[in-house]
Amino acid sequence: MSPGLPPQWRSSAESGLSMLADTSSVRIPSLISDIPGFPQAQTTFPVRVFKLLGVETLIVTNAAGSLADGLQPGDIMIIKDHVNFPGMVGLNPLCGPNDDKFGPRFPAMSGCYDKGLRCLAMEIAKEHGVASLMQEGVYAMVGGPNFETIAEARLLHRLGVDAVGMSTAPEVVVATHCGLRVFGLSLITNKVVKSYEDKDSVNHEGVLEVGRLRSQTVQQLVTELVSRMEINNNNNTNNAV
Ligand SMILES: O=P(O)(O)O[C@H]1O[C@H](CO)[C@@H](O)[C@H]1O
Ligand SMILES: Nc1nc2[nH]cnc2c(=O)[nH]1
Repeated sequence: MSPGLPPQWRSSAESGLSMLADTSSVRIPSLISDIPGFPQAQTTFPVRVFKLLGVETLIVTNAAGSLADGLQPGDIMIIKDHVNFPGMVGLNPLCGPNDDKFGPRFPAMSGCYDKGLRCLAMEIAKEHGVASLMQEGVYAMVGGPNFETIAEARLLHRLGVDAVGMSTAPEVVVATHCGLRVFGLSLITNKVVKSYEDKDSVNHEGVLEVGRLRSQTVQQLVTELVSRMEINNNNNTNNAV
């Protein structure tokens, strides 16, 4: 159950879930914290383990739908910033008691995607002749697991979102909280349908197909980035280890 769920909702939600669990053999997802499939505590736990192991930089990748006219399926968006929609309504992995060993109660998130690494990635893309596939943009995480309605797509577009997906932000929030440097890429797998006249529709198989198509390019970019990025560039504003 989400640590952010108000106590007055928690007991009824929990008793509802246990009633369901009694009468069904299917796995019952937590109503709130499974976004879209795993609890945020579970998806972000490795980030703190990385920190404790001395990791300095977190590289995240995802598949995302594009809202920006200039981003086509197969393009690769360097994440400049994110909008954490679940986080903004309290479904945030940092909810609950703060562990000061990792970072402060109220951590800043401005500049959470490292500028130096973004520039280096673009340089590498140029050298590899794939710069035309790449541009920077803003990623938004939504709860999913359904894809967007047209009204939702239009709303996100108006809000300045370039690409939308259902992951990544929680891990980046936890990494930034504990002072890890972050770099992120979104592989654009589809255009998000924004027009009622448009007969196209997104499906997960199509998302996977574009993933397979671009996997080698993304691997090359990340491999080169890892081999060239400066080490010891950690934002060690806390005393986690
Ligand atoms: O964010 P990742 O896991 O890359 O995948 C994205 O693509 C899947 C939908 O096709 C969703 O899981 C969405 O979040
Ligand atoms: N929410 C969302 N997630 C995605 N993951 C890949 N494509 C999409 C999309 O269009 N919308």
